[in-house]
Amino acid sequence: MGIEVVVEGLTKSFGGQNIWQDVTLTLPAGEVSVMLGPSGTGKTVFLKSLVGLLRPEHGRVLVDGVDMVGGRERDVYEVRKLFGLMFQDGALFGSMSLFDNVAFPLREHTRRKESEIRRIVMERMDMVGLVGSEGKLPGEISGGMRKRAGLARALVLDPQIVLCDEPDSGLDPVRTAYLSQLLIDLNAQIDATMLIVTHNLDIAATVPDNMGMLFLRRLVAFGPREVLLTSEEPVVAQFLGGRREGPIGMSEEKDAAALAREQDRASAPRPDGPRLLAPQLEPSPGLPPRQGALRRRERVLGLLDTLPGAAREAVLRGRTAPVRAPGPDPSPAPGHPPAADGVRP
Ligand SMILES: Nc1ncnc2c1ncn2[C@@H]1O[C@H](COP(=O)(O)OP(=O)(O)OP(=O)(O)O)[C@@H](O)[C@H]1O
Repeated sequence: MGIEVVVEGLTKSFGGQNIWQDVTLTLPAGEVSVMLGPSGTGKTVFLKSLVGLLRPEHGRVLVDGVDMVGGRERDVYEVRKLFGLMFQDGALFGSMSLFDNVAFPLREHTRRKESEIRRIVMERMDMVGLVGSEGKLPGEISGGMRKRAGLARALVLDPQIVLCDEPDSGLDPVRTAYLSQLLIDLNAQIDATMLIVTHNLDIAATVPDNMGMLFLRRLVAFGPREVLLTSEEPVVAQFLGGRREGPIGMSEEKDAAALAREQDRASAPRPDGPRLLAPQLEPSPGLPPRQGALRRRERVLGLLDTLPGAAREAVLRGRTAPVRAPGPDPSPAPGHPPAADGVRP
């Protein structure tokens, strides 16, 4: 089972530039979380801080009893092996075959025999649907295949925590829909704690158990998906609605005059009406139920009294109207509609 990641009061700056401050959240064990935020708000910096590749100046990141910020280098190095990292471009070595790319962490960090390495690599290639392409070079395959190869490589060391940085960047909507399903399927199979950084609203609406958002140097929100998806917080609602109206401007924050002009127009009816929750994806047929989703159900029911009214209703309703924002159907499994809450009965 994945392990939880506890972030407490994290603050990171580069020189005089503060990226974010006092970020506190917990990634629950084995659950899938998404971090949203406009470009440049420090999402990648956050991922790198979790794994100890960047060291924030304040706060702690506790993983398996080790503080990835202030812990001893040796301990941080050991705990880093619990992580699987998938970077935006797949970060593959261009001169190596997909097989060698995926095998790389095993050859680098373990003393396994080649026969064993082959078995593990082919298993992971199978999980991401790349069997048959293992001899190809990264330059010979599509962007979507490179992403999946990057994901296979992130999985070879049996990670308990998987961090994915914009796994959808550069993918068309159909490939993104397949990727969403793949992320849920992987979670069902390996029960790892997952954090996905994305701008993609379909992924945000259908994949995670929990969502967070960074904006203007702070964590605006983090919690169960129902909380953010029903949030009236202007920044969250604007971002999830994909609208120009709201506090987020082209270069991060709108000036006061622009906001005031918008508020004058605010009496006009909103084009998108009330927001309803899209159903969360469930694992493809034949896969086990997600243990993280089962644990989450208990956890969120325990939190019910602390949730805002709309989120509480959404949790209790469980099955909300299957209304989605315009876009492709994210479920690639024909004839197999997803459960509303991602949890099998
Ligand atoms: N090593 C570094 N040294 C100095 N500044 C950095 C470094 N890494 C990131 N930054 C700065 O931190 C800020 C946040 O960058 P980051 O890549 O985390 O944003 P992001 O939210 O992931 O953006 P996007 O959604 O566009 O990928 C940027 O202003 C960037 O220039």
